[in-house]
Amino acid sequence: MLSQSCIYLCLLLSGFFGILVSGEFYSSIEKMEILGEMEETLVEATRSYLVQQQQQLQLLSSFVDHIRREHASASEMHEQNEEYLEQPLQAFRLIKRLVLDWKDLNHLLAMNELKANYRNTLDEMAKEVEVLPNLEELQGAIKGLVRLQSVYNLTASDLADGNLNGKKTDSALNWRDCFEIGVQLYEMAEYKRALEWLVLADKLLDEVQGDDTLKMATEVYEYLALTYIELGEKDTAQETLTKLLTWNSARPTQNIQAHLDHRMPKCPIKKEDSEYFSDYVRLCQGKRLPEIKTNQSSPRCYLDSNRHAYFKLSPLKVEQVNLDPDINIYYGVLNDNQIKSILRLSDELDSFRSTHRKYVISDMRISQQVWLNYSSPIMRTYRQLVGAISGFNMTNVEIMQLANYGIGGHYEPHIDYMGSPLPPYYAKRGDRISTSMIYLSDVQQGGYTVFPTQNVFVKPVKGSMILWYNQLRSLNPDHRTLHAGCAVIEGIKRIGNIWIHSSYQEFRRPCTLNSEE
Ligand SMILES: O=C(O)CCC(=O)C(=O)O
Ligand SMILES: [Fe+2]
Repeated sequence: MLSQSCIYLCLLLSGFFGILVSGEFYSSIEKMEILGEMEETLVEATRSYLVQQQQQLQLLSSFVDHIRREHASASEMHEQNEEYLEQPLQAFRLIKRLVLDWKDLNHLLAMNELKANYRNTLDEMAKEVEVLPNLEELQGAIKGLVRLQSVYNLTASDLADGNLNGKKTDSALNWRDCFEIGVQLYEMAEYKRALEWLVLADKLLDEVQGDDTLKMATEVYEYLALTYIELGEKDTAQETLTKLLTWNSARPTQNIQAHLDHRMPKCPIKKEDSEYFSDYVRLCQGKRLPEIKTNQSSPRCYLDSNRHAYFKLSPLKVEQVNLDPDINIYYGVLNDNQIKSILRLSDELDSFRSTHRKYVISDMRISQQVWLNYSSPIMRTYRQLVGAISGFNMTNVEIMQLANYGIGGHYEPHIDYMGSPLPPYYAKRGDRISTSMIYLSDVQQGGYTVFPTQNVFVKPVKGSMILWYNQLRSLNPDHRTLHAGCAVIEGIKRIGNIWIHSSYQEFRRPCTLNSEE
């Protein structure tokens, strides 16, 4: 039941949330921008088609008026004088009308041509975008909205009013948008959320004036009733149905019956129940967890010019955000021009949806990514810098993974090490001993990196790099490094990961006599 306004909503979300384009749109702001441009072309082509059609109709109407007038006066004359058409001038005029004037009609009927041109424009546009957004895309975008709701405690009306995290933005959703969101959430078996959006749609519909409001309300109430049924709220479902029947005695029951006949039990995924969820969302909101003793009483910041000769003249700005496990932020590692060069290189590559563990695409990680090798001067410079900062041998580092998160994009709590058994690729190079992650953009709102078991949240600052060890000195995995990238509320978050492996590091980070360390 993908209605036209449903497609419209998908495009509308582009304003909310980025040439040969293919693949997923909602996980990438850049691709959403292309959809936005596509919509503009669509509007422009349709508007110009409409204007041309109107002009043609106007011409046709004045043409027919003119002929009608001539014909009427000829008929009148003919009634008065039977020999009228025998007069050569009048005969000439009638023949002229039929031979020449009516010929103009062919020209005026170029409307079909206009239609064909319009269709061509649409076809061309569809060709540019290999795959147009589909229902899955729409549901992906809606899941992004719901994620923002659960991570940042936002109500449906906060989102609909553009009231994101206490900051007002100009996007506002109308009743139909809210209704379509509710319908899709219902289809995804997210009944509680569906209810919230449908109730809001009903409320917004109250403010709408017009003849069709009853028809619209019927649509909303149908879904409201179905949602109450799924939620087991039988009495409210009954009340809603009774109200529906007072408006229209035939339609609702038929529709609802059809739905119920084809109803398959669906199980919504309950992320909220996961062990870390509440700590994770709290940290994402920039709030510390009260109950955990942090390993860093007050953050220590210092300038380090001794770590490497690189930093003699321009000391490294260090912030220790956590001790044991060490989590450090290094500020100003790359400047804006260097970042621009890296992003230019990444723009030349086709991005693809990020995966999680064993190349699985899942809602756990919603971003687009590319991999950048070290064949360019800027990437070699950055690799050297990571080596100088971390003190690690860079022989076996992975190429850089550049990810970009659009609105609602995130990476749920996970660990970066592989653990045993190591996949073949890691056999010689060892596991990921350390993660270095550089922020390649600021983020207007949201998008923090958080460590739920360590009570740590880090706000992305363009050019700063965060570094931690995924393994203990014994090379056993360090479970405390569970971390996440919180959903982006506003803006684009770009990061660059370089994972350093454990081979060649025995003198760089020697083990102690205790395997627990
Ligand atoms: O985006 C973030 O803040 C974290 C990203 C991350 O953990 C990863 O890419 O492995
Ligand atoms: Fe990670």
